[in-house]
Amino acid sequence: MSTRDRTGLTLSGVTVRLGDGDAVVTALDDVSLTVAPGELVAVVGPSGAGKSSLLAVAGALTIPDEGTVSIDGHDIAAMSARDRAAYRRDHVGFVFQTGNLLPALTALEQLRLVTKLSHHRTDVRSPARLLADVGMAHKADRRPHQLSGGERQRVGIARALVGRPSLLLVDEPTAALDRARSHEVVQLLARETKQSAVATVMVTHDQDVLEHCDRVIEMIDGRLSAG
Ligand SMILES: Nc1ncnc2c1ncn2[C@@H]1O[C@H](COP(=O)(O)OP(=O)(O)OP(=O)(O)O)[C@@H](O)[C@H]1O
Repeated sequence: MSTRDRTGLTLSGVTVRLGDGDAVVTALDDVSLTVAPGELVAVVGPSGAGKSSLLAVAGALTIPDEGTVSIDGHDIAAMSARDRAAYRRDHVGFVFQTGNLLPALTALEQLRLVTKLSHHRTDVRSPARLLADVGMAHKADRRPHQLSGGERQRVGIARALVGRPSLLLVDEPTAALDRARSHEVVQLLARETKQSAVATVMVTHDQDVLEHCDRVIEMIDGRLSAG
């Protein structure tokens, strides 16, 4: 899909219940949210408010009990489990707290692995060029243990963008970083969000980095409010 045809992420009246029997918890309670292509939205809120559940449902890892989730107009609940997994692989990028890189692979190999897994596609980004875009070309041959926390995050962000995702979901990207590195990593996310026309949702506890985001929303008890 051309980036011009993207419409981003839409959650409409989404409710997610977890657990069973007497222990059912309403993790998301009638949540509606739109994130446009090129927009970086931060999600803040206390522990247990439903932030991880929001990422899981937005990224088609779970389907809602009520309401709809669509990515570029595709309703994820209407897909078979197999199609949903393929859709996730091709259209959603994930960035985790500490990069989640594979220890045995160099920075460049982490990105090349994605191109191998996406061999059915001709439109993926060049790993070497993308690594240069995130300022890591000079460390392409390093393995994760030879990189700093900030550098690992840069590689993790680049890896998430190889497949030109429509949606980028980011979980506490600065949890392991000092203040200066945190700003750099979120600035990079903001820049790539714009340049790649990706709809980005970032869960964070880090008040310092909110200035780089287009919008901040707060979750409390499974509900959203403007932060
Ligand atoms: N598998 C599960 N079964 C039952 N309840 C669950 C399950 N996973 C999470 N919950 C509950 O759902 C609610 C939302 O949890 P969630 O992990 O989405 O919150 P969070 O905002 O991401 O928290 P944190 O900031 O601590 O990561 C919480 O009350 C939590 O205890």
